[in-house]
Amino acid sequence: MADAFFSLFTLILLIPLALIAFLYFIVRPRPVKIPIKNRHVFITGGSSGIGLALAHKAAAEGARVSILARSRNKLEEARNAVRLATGIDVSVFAADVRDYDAVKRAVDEAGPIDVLLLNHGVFVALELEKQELSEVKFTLDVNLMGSFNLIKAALPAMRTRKDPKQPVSIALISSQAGQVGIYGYAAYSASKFGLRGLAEALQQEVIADNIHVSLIFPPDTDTPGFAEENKRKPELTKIIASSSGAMKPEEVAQKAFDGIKSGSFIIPCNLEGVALSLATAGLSPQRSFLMASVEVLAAGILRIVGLCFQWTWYTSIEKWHNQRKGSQRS
Ligand SMILES: NC(=O)C1=CN([C@@H]2O[C@H](COP(=O)(O)OP(=O)(O)OC[C@H]3O[C@@H](n4cnc5c(N)ncnc54)[C@H](OP(=O)(O)O)[C@@H]3O)[C@@H](O)[C@H]2O)C=CC1
Ligand SMILES: CCCCCCCCCCCCCCCC(=O)[C@@H](N)CO
Repeated sequence: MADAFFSLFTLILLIPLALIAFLYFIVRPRPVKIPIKNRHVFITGGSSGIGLALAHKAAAEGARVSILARSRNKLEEARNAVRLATGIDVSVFAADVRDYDAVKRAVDEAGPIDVLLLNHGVFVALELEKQELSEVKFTLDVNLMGSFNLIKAALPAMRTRKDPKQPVSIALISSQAGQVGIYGYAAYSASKFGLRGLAEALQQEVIADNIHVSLIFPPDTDTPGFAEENKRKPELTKIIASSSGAMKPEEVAQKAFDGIKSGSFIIPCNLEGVALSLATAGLSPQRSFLMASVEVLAAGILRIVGLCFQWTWYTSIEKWHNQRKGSQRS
């Protein structure tokens, strides 16, 4: 009897240990550390919100910083704000990410990039039936095609950089709406899910050149863009998105740089984001054997948690429709 208990106990202990050991040997790509200090960090959408917070953080950490956005005024304001806070001058580039030639000129002028931070993005929360196709196309053009434009423009010089031993990074700001489709975000979610396909494929193509790809998944974040979005956001989008807490742009920037520096492929920003990333681990690369172990051990339970979230979301949707029908009758 005691023997049986003993062997059961060792089995329960041995199986996870064997799993962890196994994952330690197989996780690819291998862990990497990417320094920021004295390196060139190029941030798109760096004149506002999360991008501006990233610029502040990068400057404070001793990087050389370039920011790109459309409005020259906002860029100048951002430059002044960063100078005031850190004493460091960022270079500014006025270009629309949809215009490849303009992007290419900016990137060439800025010089070889060590950390390419693709943060630019547009978002309008609206039911697809109420949204014009031109707005759908605009969302995909800016968020997805804009990212392709930047990567195509910057990658050649990143590949042929002076010191190939120094790892470099391409980091993309997605959204938690790029991990799960959310009511009102048909176009936006499509654009952000698209970034994940791009990132997974690209990582395989550039790993041999010591280039490392990261995807950051923020929840609702208190930015000028978010304030604008809230003016006409569907009630249900607000309800469903509130399943995850809201963050300050500075907190998102901190999480983003922590993740980029440790070479993480998937970078969640809050606790709900960690759960969401575990639940949607899929076939993304995972460099950390510990995180890989958690992903494997938590998979079943997190599928249940995910289904519970879907249950509450569909219940809210049903209630909302019933209320509307009720108010229409009276
Ligand atoms: N705020 C939030 O709740 C969340 C945001 N995100 C993502 O984070 C990123 C930043 O969002 P946030 O800080 O809120 O946005 P903001 O609207 O506050 O800032 C957007 C930035 O992108 C620039 N930009 C927009 N369109 C273009 C374009 N066509 N070409 C070049 N630059 C452009 C803007 O400058 P200009 O207009 O002058 O071009 C601005 O610098 C986005 O990718 C967004 O999807 C993800 C999750 C949550
Ligand atoms: C299995 C565990 C699940 C854990 C909880 C899941 C919570 C999901 C909430 C999704 C929120 C989406 C916010 C989008 C923010 C955004 O991008 C816009 N503000 C536009 O910028």
